[in-house]
Amino acid sequence: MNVLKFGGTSIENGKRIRNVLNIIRDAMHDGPVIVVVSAIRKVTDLLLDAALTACRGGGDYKEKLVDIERLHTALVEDLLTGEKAEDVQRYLCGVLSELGDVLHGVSLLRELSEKSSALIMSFGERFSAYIISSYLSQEGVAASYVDARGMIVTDTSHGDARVDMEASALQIRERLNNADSIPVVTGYIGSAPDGTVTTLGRGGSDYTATIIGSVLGAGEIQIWTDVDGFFSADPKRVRDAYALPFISYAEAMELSHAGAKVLHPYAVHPAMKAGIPITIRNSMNPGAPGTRIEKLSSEEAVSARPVTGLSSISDIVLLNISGSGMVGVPGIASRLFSCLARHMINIIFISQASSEQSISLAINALQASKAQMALDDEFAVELGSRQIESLTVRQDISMIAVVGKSMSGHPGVSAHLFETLGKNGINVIAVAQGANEMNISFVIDSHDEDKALNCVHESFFLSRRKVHVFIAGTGTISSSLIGQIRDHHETLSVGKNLDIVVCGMANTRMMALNNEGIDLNDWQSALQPREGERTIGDYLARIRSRNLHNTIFVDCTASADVAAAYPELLRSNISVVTANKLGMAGSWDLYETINDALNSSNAKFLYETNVGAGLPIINTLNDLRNSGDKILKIEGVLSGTLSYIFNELRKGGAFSRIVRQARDAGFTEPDPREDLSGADFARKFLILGRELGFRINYEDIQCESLVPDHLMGQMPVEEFLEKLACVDEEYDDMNRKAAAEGMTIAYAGEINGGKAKISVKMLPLSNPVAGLNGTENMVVFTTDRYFDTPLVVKGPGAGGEVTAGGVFADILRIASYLV
Ligand SMILES: NC(=O)C1=CN([C@@H]2O[C@H](COP(=O)(O)OP(=O)(O)OC[C@H]3O[C@@H](n4cnc5c(N)ncnc54)[C@H](O)[C@@H]3O)[C@@H](O)[C@H]2O)C=CC1
Ligand SMILES: N[C@@H](CC=O)C(=O)O
Repeated sequence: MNVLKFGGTSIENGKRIRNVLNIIRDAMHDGPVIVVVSAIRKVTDLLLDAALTACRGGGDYKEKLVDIERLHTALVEDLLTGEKAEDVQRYLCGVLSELGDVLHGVSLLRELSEKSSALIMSFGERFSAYIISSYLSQEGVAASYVDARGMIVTDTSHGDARVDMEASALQIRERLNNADSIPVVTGYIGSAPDGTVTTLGRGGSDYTATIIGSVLGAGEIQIWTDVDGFFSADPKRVRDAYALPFISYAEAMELSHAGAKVLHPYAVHPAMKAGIPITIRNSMNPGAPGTRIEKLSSEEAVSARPVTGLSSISDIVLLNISGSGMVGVPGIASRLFSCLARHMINIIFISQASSEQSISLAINALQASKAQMALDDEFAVELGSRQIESLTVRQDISMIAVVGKSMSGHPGVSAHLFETLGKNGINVIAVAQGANEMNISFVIDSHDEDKALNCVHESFFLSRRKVHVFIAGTGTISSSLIGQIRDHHETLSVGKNLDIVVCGMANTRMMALNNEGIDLNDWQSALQPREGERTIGDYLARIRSRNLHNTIFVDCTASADVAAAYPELLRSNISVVTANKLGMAGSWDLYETINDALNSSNAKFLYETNVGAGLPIINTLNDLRNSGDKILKIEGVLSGTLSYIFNELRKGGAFSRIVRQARDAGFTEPDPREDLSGADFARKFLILGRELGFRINYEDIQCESLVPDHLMGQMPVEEFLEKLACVDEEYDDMNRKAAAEGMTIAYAGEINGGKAKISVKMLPLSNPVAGLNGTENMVVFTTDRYFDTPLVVKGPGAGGEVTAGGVFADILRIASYLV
């Protein structure tokens, strides 16, 4: 014999009930069947709503009653015909009038006791079981309606009753043993010894099924629902969660107690005691194997991974009772727990530090004020004498449980868990782990619940890990970067199990956001005009509110406003990769604030492309310094644009035309005057100087400008480029003169002892700088170790592809830290 329980979604409408008939028919091939049903979806909520409305007085509850009637009548009309339909309509009519009377009483008294509430809630299962048993009979499957109030004997906690297993077993055997038709039993309800109606708590029909199954020694208890099984995490919160093929009773119990709604928390116990497997099946996908909950052999229990599943409870509060006077005083904990038990307050989580100075308890948020009042009262003397210093309630808390039988004796699970949370900036407020090592529960701010579930799930369950990227700027560098991420997505995914998901892009006018990833083959179409505020602040607020795990912000703008936001991003634990120099070469204040934010956060900040585009200059400098070398001097050419201009001038051509070519090729800054004035080069030297440990500012860099003063004023870039022709002759002359003397012109600089100077230089053709081509940069490090033969880094120092490659490499460096 098997017990089949159908939840509210499985019997939501006529189509689904027809589907249930097929499932029952199939199950009958394996032997006798007992069916347990929940109320039809939404009915329990409607009943509760009607009860609460009635309690406010007046007749408004009648509207809800009409809704309830309509919903059931529609089912009868859809499923039943002839005498069967008439019989069920008569039944509905009688029972609805009974319900109407009860609601009327509640509205007159304006009082809704737990007892009346349980009575009202019991109608849902009574309706559904009656309709389904009649439908089965009509379809030739002999079935009879069984009201569980005559079988499930409980105590008098009407809303969340405890079952008297012995008394219930007697009744169940009497009513169901040797039944000659399929019993269709009302789930969720029972009755107290005084005959009043009780309910087993929300989702209690699962419990009814396992009680019946265990008493009658069922072969299997099938819980038919609307998901494919017991998932590794709540699929509504964790998109990548998947149905587990099997789990142990103990794991199912831990997970359902900690919030997994697929199974009622008490339902496992009777089945476990009787050794009967429970299967969770999807009535909308009966072909799916579902999850089998059973006693696992020791080999099965040691599954491939230590963690079996995650679950969470939202809407809880953390009660914290603390005081140095609690240390070594016996009885405080006992009074605390007894007091809460007396007030029927269920404790979800307990944590106490070994110093005994504080005890933290998580309870349902709805019981917070009742608990606070009860405890204030209980500990009034100790609070008055300051033996207990504070009794606080922290709101907006969630608890997450990480469950797995194989966690026991498996070192590193908690280290891995807390490292993952830490890297994502999730603050753990309290932790609890039982000595059976099967469940690590921790309490965090509700705001971080989804993020925590996702990053922990990914780190324990998925071989492929996600990094969420948000880009600012959609110009030259970003476009190349997006192309590179798109083209290498597959390689990274297969080779490194890394999924780089670009979730956001914004420029000054447009924006695109998509947590699942923007289609990089058509990202331009995803960009939509920005509405309202178009500031970087607005974009950042949207990124922060998404609170995705493993988030990296990528700055490909030249905007000071964006750079000014780095500290805030880092403090929000969002890592930053930037090609924009205005952060590290910004004011000393900003530079320090960025570093302070970095030190106080677990986020990373990388900016290799700030100097020499894709060339490894900052990393080389830091490797030298970190390994104990002393850098004596840095010389070189660090402007790709100016390198290009002088290299092209040597071949002949007008200065202004070459500048325009450099801009069109994507070598220049958005405003080429930044390059020609030496400002961009100076910023790079400023960054290198600061990396060397010098407290220097932009003004400390001596730098010769190539832009005539009258062209430095406010004017559009196009106009500037037009007017720049006024210097063409001067540069032509300079170039000829240099060539005649066997020299070449270069724009180069030097940092020596904290002093930095950049200028136009005449250099002999034998100088290595004269050998540079295109946008090539060259940096020469003279150090203690590289003294006779300085260390040279040389290569293209500007351009979309090389710079984007450098940015991409920084993203991958952070990704490998994060995952
Ligand atoms: N072009 C190159 O070879 C190299 C450039 N860089 C740096 O990369 C950055 C980007 O350069 P390009 O792509 O060449 O410039 P670009 O002018 O092609 O693109 C800049 C983008 O930033 C956007 N933007 C500006 N202010 C913004 C704001 N407040 N919020 C959102 N978006 C904003 C613009 O709308 C544009 O889409 C600059 O900081 C540059 O110094 C660094 C190394 C090499
Ligand atoms: N405009 C810059 C690009 C790199 O930072 C340059 O020309 O070097």
